[in-house]
Amino acid sequence: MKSDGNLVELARAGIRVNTDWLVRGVDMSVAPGEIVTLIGPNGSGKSTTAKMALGILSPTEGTAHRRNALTVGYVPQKLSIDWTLPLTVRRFMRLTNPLTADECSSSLELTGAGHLIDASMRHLSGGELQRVMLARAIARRPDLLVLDEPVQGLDYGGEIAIYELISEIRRTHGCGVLMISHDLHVVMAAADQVVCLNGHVCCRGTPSDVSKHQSYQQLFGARAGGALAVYEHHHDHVHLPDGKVQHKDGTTCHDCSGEHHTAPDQEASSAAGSQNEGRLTRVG
Ligand SMILES: Nc1ncnc2c1ncn2[C@@H]1O[C@H](COP(=O)(O)OP(=O)(O)OP(=O)(O)O)[C@@H](O)[C@H]1O
Repeated sequence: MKSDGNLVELARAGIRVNTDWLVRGVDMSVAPGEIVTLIGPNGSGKSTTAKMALGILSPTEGTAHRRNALTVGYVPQKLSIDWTLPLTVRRFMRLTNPLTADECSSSLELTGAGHLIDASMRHLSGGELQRVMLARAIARRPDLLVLDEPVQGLDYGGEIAIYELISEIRRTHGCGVLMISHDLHVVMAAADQVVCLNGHVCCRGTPSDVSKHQSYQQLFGARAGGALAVYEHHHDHVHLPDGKVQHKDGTTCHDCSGEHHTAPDQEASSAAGSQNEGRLTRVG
């Protein structure tokens, strides 16, 4: 099967258990530096598709091809941890990963969780846990990052912060990202491609294309309508080391979050800790 430089490629891939097809006929690929998002309702086959991409499940029909010597970072939907046991973030990072102290702390720093290194896993908030899990997945510099519901349990601001972080990791590491969600609000965050599943591929394309697609609108009904906002990532300003903000036009401000120089028709987000600006654009 051809790979065309893709990290992973599924072709007409499907999984059958006994007589039931869990998902069928999936064509999908992730290239280096690309973010592909799988969306669909509960039970539509998103995790099953991701597991075929990861090689955890072999397709019953069709093919799943991964690039030779591909390294993968995986954040599963559920952690199988005994939460009654005391476990620090530092130990969790190294449980199945032979990480150096540097690898451990630098990846936690990158996800904004450096200060949590000695915290107890069971006391982390939802957003902190997601940042620690992301740090663990990126610690070995994977070629492909697979994230199953990376924003589960987070509030709206927390979702945007995590999506922005994922965009930043893709930009700095150049890895491909396969992301799964059944959330519709900012799920298309920075995705290059969206694949909409419901036991098969209903529709696919750029976030804007998919949000206008008839199958997508039928699948998600009223939720797919005007309330949908596609999160777009822009690099409009830079936070200088002295705390000033330098805008795209070169002007600098003292006390500004970077939001007030955006076009008036754009709604600026306030994702915490970001070097860049994200904004929400209504579509459809
Ligand atoms: N090993 C299995 N044996 C039988 N059925 C399975 C198995 N694994 C998954 N399924 C079924 O396959 C379907 C797809 O499951 P999958 O976990 O891929 O869905 P999903 O889109 O990720 O759902 P969710 O959004 O709820 O996480 C579901 O109906 C599920 O019950």
